Amino acid sequence: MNTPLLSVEGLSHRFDAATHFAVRDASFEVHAGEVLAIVGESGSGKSTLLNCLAGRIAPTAGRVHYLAADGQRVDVHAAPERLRRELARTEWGFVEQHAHEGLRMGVSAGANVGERLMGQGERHYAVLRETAERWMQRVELDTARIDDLPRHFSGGMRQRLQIARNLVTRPRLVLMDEPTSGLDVSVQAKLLDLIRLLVSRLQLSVVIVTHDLGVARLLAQRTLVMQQGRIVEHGLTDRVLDDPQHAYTQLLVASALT
Ligand SMILES: Nc1ncnc2c1ncn2[C@@H]1O[C@H](COP(=O)(O)OP(=O)(O)OP(=O)(O)O)[C@@H](O)[C@H]1O
Repeated sequence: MNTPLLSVEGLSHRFDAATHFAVRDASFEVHAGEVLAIVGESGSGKSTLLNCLAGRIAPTAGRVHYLAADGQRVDVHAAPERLRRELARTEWGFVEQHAHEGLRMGVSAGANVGERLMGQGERHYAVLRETAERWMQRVELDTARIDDLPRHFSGGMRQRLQIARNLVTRPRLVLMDEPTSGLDVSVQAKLLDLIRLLVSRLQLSVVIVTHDLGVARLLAQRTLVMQQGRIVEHGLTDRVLDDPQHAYTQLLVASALT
């Protein structure tokens, strides 16, 4: 098989002063064009693991390697901060659970989308605006609102804008932390459809954290189940959800059914 886009080896993290590990000995790979879901109940370590993958949290132990577009295999946590920032600006996307954390609330919708392009060196105002409009259309936002501030948008609209801001630079790897939770059920369903469409059209590689098994079922080829910081089960999503082997996964599946 090809070299994985992301490989995680023996990753553990314990927060300062915490008595237990938030993530313990996680090892897995993500291949190009693949969607991997990380599921588990609240506090199982999903977000900590995702933040370690993004280089935002330095793990207590273990390594994360990323295969960059230029073929370089980057040790994410040993790499200089400058390189991590550059990757975050160009090759990676991060969709936050709360859109206001992933957007700049004080600048217009169009500027939010254009900013990442500017980070890649695009300076031409007409190109920035036209690209922002195209991406607003793509995520089904009304382009007439291009000059509005995101704080005047609904939760679902903000999340669409955050997705446009992330995808405009065509990242190779997108990390998503519960992108649909906290939204109304009907808004969630439409947003999930949009994410599914974009992931398949753009052939994105995605790691998505969710406590909702339905989200994993809809989007992910493979699913990894976490309990108390450990990966207790890992496999093809249909197999994990239809024929769970670990008692904790069986419990999660049974409670989702009720
Ligand atoms: N900044 C922090 N400082 C100390 N402990 C933390 C910190 N962030 C998370 N934790 C602890 O680490 C463990 C894992 O938390 P984490 O947020 O990764 O879980 P999660 O599965 O993403 O939960 P949720 O779905 O509620 O976000 C929990 O015990 C949590 O209390």
